[in-house]
Amino acid sequence: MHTLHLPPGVELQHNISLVETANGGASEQWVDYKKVKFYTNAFVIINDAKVLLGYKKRGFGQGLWNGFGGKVDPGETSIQAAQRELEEEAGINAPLEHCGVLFFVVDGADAAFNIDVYRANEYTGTITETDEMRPAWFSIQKEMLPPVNSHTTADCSSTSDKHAEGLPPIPLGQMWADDEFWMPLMFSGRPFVGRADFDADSKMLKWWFAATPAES
Ligand SMILES: CNc1ncnc2c1ncn2[C@@H]1O[C@H](COP(=O)(O)OP(=O)(O)OP(=O)(O)O)[C@@H](O)[C@H]1O
Repeated sequence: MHTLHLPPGVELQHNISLVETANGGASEQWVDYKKVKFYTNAFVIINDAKVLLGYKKRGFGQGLWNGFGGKVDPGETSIQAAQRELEEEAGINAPLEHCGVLFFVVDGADAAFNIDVYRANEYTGTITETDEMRPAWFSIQKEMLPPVNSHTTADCSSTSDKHAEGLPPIPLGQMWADDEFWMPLMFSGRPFVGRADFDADSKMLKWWFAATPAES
């Protein structure tokens, strides 16, 4: 198997096999960065039918829907930070499992973002709005659950799942532009990595994503 060329900043913790799932953008070169800061982003996904997102009311990413997360504090592990942020921003606890790593460079930000992405299939506690985030459930539309491979058809049954009845679809138009590339990988349970570079107006300049091969 040929070796994938990983963008700068994307590092693999384990020697896993990966296939490229998307790449594009008008830029030839990845943007340089000087520092890296570590973040988390956590999603609760019920019955592969609905996902909990939060509307960011202030700070970085204001006005966008996203998972719950933030900076890993000194002395904390990534999973500890993910659990703390989920509790602080949504009021809940969940058995989070690591599912991917994203690397973002935003022109003008003082450091690149290295984001550990986590998911859980259940939670405890009461979902609570905070000063920072307004949580809400969204149904996972069938476009976000891609066919396993190009010659098979997606099973669309989950969109009619009772858990998702009456919920709006995931609001991709009010989310970071990278999300459409890796969220389907998260929903289908394929560990993923990727990088995306943005200009100061949050326009995506260049991107690359990869995941473990889909099971056929
Ligand atoms: C550029 N493309 C992107 N696409 C999707 N998600 C992105 C993202 N870039 C950042 N994120 C997430 O945005 C949150 C920021 O966290 P943020 O609120 O700034 O952190 P934290 O709460 O520690 O900050 P303060 O304590 O308020 O400074 C955090 O979940 C991080 O994973």
